[in-house]
Amino acid sequence: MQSERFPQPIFQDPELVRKGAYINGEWINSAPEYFEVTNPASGEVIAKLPEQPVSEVERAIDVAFNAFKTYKNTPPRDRAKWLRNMYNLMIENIDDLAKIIAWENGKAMSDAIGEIKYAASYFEWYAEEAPRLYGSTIQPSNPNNRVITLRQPVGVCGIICPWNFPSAMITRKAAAALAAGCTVVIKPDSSTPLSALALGYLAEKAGIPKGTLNIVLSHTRTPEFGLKLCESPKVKKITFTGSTNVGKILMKQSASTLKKLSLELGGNAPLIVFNDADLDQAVEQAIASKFRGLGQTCVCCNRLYVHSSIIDEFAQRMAAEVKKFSIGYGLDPKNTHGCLINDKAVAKVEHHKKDAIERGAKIVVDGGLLPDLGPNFYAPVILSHVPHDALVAKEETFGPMCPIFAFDTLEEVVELANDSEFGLASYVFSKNIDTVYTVAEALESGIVSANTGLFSDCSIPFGGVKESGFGREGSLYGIEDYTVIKTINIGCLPPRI
Ligand SMILES: NC(=O)c1ccc[n+]([C@@H]2O[C@H](COP(=O)([O-])OP(=O)(O)OC[C@H]3O[C@@H](n4cnc5c(N)ncnc54)[C@H](O)[C@@H]3O)[C@@H](O)[C@H]2O)c1
Ligand SMILES: O=CCCC(=O)O
Repeated sequence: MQSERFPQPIFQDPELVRKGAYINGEWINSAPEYFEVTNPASGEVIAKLPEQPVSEVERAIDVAFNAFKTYKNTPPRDRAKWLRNMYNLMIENIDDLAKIIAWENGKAMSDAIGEIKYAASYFEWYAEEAPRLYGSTIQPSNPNNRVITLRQPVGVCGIICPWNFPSAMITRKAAAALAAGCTVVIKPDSSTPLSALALGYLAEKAGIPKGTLNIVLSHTRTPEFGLKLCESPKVKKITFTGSTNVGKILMKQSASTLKKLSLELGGNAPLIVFNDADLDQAVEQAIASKFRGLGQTCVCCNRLYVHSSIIDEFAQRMAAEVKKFSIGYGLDPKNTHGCLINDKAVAKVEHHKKDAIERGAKIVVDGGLLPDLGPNFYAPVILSHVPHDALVAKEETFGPMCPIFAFDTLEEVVELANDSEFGLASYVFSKNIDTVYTVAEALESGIVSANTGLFSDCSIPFGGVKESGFGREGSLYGIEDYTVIKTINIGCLPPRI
């Protein structure tokens, strides 16, 4: 199960590596069939987990439904305590949890440690928000009536997550849901389920009541699991992070029960550099945005628009920076960047690279496959003067290709940036506040980041517009998505004295 080049991690607490689903506080390690989890760096099998039948999702939904009857009435201070315990436990086990991510996802340890801090911060944040769910009082037209509103937990939530942040995409949803008083059924990605299961193990230790947080497992039956979660009348909300295509399927499937939905979908983030930007800063931040997780984040800049007067210098400086990368096994802490998740991810980068070059893009750094390291290792590609009809202008690459397009005017670049069906994140670099503000207002995206390539934080509202989805995670707004407003009207009161 391990090789010398890709050694298995050594854990301080090996119990964190679970080998089963987690339903009603019990671990289900056996099933008629199993699926394999592989290390993307080596292709070696690192775990065999139960390929659960759909009946187990039904059971998990029933368990969460019953648990909701009592969990919804738990004092918010108790929920805050359990969430705070989760935060503390994640930080206590940060090295082990990060190793699990690097092992199953392939990202570098520095990124994995960053992810665990980020993932844990949602528990800390929502521990603080749990006691702060406020309603309102309203003056109705009828003077004999009084109206108050309550924010109540929506009910059982189905949580479906991708592989690129195997811990943080779960905690961003689960922490808010649990804080509001909802119970959850989590379906992690089958490439990276070990991080989710480690959270189940910590939830037990944190004292989160049985049946409140459940994790189901499947590789081949994922669409059936999704269908069951969407169609079950006992599930009141689906919260999904992943591609726009799958988001649309889940939305259609949820129509029969009119479920509340949060969809955090694909992006195609533009990053705009004006000629009055601080170039050192713009390069440093563009590198941080583009190559975080080797380009596999939904907010990585995918299209870089650089003013034509500085495009060549910018491209050369970007090239100098990527040459400093150390690409290799994620678990080796000396490496700054790991590998891509699988061969499909590699093929997509190759396809976008070939397409842009065939259409006339200039090669600045050729990059490409690194077969000596392993099948999914890929060195950064930098292309400049990319034509605006290249595929990458329309589609998310989700990998280490950095295409740089030239522009001349503010109006032109805003039009180019907005010419996309996606609208998750955008970036603007300029030292002129008028430019920054005008462009930030005009960009069609849920998040605009000015003069920095990294903005993710539990305190900010995270989410998109257009086909990047809807709903906001994190921040003061994130918990609202797991609640419904109830209006209580008290009528026929005697006249006021
Ligand atoms: N907006 C955000 O916050 C955000 C965050 C991370 C990733 N993403 C997006 O996710 C995509 C990359 O992730 P991916 O390739 O794994 O996306 P994906 O949509 O293929 O898969 C996401 C998850 O959905 C599951 N899934 C697939 N088909 C399903 C179905 N019919 N029913 C239920 N579940 C199903 C997958 O197994 C996976 O766990 C990119 O487009 C990226 O931009 C968005
Ligand atoms: O990949 C999407 C999530 C990235 C983030 O939360 O910063």
